[in-house]
Amino acid sequence: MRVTVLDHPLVAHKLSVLRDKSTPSPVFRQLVEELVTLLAYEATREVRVEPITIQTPVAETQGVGLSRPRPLVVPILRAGLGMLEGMTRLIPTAEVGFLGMARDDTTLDIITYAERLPEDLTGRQVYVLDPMLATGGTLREAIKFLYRRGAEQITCVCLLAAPEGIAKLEEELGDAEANLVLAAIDERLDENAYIVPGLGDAGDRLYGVVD
Ligand SMILES: O=P(O)(O)OC[C@H]1O[C@H](OP(=O)(O)OP(=O)(O)O)[C@H](O)[C@@H]1O
Ligand SMILES: O=c1cc[nH]c(=O)[nH]1
Ligand SMILES: [Mg+2]
Repeated sequence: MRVTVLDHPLVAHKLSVLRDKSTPSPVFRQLVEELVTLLAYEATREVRVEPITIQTPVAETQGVGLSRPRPLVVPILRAGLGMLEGMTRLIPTAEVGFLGMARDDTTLDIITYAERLPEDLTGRQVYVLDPMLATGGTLREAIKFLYRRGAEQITCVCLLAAPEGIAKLEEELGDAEANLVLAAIDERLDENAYIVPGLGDAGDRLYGVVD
């Protein structure tokens, strides 16, 4: 797995405001979108393009267009949904599929409660959106699911990761090609498997607390 941490003062600044527990939901949502657009620029560095011929007002020239099949963006509900707008702002013609997954905060088991994706992902480049990579359980399940459907290259876009979660993904994914693009790698997980210092529960901060 190739891990890229975006080293940029604006990313660090926006992330600092996100971490602040006094930042209210509307500001939090706006900052997540802005951060994802910055991360998306790096995450799509290898998006497949093909040559096209275009006519400028002055002359004919060669350019590039996105190849088919188009890239597929997969936000992991709930919290990943807060990243969708920021990602599609950069690649508006991408297709979007959905995975609904929740971590049981006691057992840390992953429950997949919704799925709306093409049956066949053969040859597709897939961008998975989830702000938090904690134990890595959720992303591991999502990546395995997408590879089983035939995805060719998977890039995960996250805001924060714990070293424990990255290590788990690296160990369990073996040679499978996957990229991980992040705003920061934090210190560790706490006893409840929350990222430290982190930003709390991303889903709750975006959309409110659920029981
Ligand atoms: O790496 P892991 O240990 O699996 O934890 C990370 C997952 O936990 C959060 O989702 P959560 O289960 O809270 O669902 P939500 O987005 O609906 O709040 C987060 O958005 C990740 O999907
Ligand atoms: O710190 C964490 C860990 C899991 N899920 C979150 O939203 N935050
Ligand atoms: Mg949550």
